[in-house]
Amino acid sequence: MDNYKKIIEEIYLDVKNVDDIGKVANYIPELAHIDENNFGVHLTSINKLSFGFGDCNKKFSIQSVSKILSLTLAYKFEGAKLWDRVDVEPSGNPFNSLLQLEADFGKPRNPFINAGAIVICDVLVSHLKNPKKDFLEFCREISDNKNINYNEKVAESEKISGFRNVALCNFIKSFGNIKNDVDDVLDFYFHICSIEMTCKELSEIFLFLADEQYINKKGESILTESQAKRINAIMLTCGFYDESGEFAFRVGLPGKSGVGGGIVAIHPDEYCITVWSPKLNKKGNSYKGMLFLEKFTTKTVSSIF
Ligand SMILES: NC(=O)CC[C@H](N)C(=O)O
Repeated sequence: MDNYKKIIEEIYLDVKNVDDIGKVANYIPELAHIDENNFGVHLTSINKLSFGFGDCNKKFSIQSVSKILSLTLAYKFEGAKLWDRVDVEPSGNPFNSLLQLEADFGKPRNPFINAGAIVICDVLVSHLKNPKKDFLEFCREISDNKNINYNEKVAESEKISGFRNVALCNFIKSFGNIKNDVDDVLDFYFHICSIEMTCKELSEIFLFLADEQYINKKGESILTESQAKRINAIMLTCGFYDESGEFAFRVGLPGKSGVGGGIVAIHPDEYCITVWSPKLNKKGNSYKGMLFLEKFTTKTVSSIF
């Protein structure tokens, strides 16, 4: 990995100049205010490499990338019982689709589409005394970083415009797969999506998925080896909604995107790499982020395949 820094810098400069045909998400009004030219990358490796380029130290809205964190905590609480509430199959549909839920009797296809993430939030609301506070505490603890926070403006903006998520949550509740009050579950979901982090912070917090020996400051492991394997598997097959196949095909790593323009990708046993560029392609994934990671795994020959 000695040459990674040079390769990443070259690709960064190359992709920076590419004409970006994507568009910043504006269905959550607060997200539209971002400077669309932001572009940052950061890599953190198990063998202690840590470097980034561009806007890698600017906070941004991690949106659906947070779904890995909520899944991790729910999986810790529930173990394999969790899969009775949410499946592990790619949906092949947009992230906010309602289409399959009726045929599937309210059991979402996977924890990374909105429907699945809302069920995961319901599981956490059942387990946590003070969900918003306790979840933030969990994130701060696993990354040893007190500087992780919600962006209340973004959470509020999504609350007043999140009609589809409100519909999803109510629809799932009609099948009995939401146990708590719909407003409480959605308030928690909108807050989780509003978490802000930098590329550097993101590449640090997810190192536990690359390193099976990973333990936090308190000496506790975050997930068992088998649980980490499974979360990586769901990231590979479902992390990019109806573009998950394309991401595996072009990049070849487990990963997860968010409509804030962030992407996290894991190479098990090696590194976590993150990229942020707010303009999204038609499927809601960062246009330059995908391009950067494709060039990165190609040049370094470091996909998992
Ligand atoms: N893909 C995403 O990042 C979607 C998250 C966003 N908060 C939503 O619920 O629509």
